[in-house]
Amino acid sequence: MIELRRASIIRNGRILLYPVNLTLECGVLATVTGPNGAGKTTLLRLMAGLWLPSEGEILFDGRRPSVRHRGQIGLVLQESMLYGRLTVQENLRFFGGLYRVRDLDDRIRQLAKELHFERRLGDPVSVLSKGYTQRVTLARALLPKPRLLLLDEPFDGLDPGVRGLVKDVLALRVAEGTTVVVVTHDPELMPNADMQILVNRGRVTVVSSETRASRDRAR
Ligand SMILES: Nc1ncnc2c1ncn2[C@@H]1O[C@H](COP(=O)(O)OP(=O)(O)OP(=O)(O)O)[C@@H](O)[C@H]1O
Repeated sequence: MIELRRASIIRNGRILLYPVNLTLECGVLATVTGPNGAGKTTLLRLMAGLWLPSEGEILFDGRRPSVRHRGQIGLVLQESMLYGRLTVQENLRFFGGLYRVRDLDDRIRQLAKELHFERRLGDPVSVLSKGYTQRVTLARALLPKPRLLLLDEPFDGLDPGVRGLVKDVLALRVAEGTTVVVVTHDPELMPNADMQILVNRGRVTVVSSETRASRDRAR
């Protein structure tokens, strides 16, 4: 689904990410861990196509990323990228419109129900707690039904109940074939991950990998 071939990121002469080879198939759940400043968010930006590789290349379905891929990649960074003055519904309509999501209002209602924020659709985003803002941000990324979902610390600041809800939502997407990559300080939160990606001082190591098929066999 996504393949990094000796892809690196260099900024102002500094190597933020050393050349990395990495392949993620459809329906894979991967965690990304490492100390602060290691390059985890940089790796997400690279996978999202936000930053082009300085060297090497990145391929989606065997092709260079293009505008066509935008709706296929959902990205949740630590900043929400929502408009504080607009209501939750207005925000989701705006982003859904950008991706030409079909039956947009139905889709918004569906996601609001799934992520338990139906009652907050009419509230401005600026009055939402962190937990609600995180869920709306996740809904924004899920609107176009992305095939690759990239999340930077999606459990940060969530109480255990909401954390469980978000985990369930992600598990469902993986089961449906979405490739999900989660940056987290606490990989224990995702014990079912197929792959653990460790980043340290810009160097990426895949510390464990298991195909879904072999996991299914073990059940
Ligand atoms: N736009 C940028 N230009 C130049 N350097 C950057 C830029 N963004 C981040 N960096 C640097 O790249 C390195 C990796 O940053 P990154 O945000 O990827 O780390 P991280 O592992 O996600 O950290 P954290 O756990 O604190 O979020 C850091 O040294 C950071 O200062």
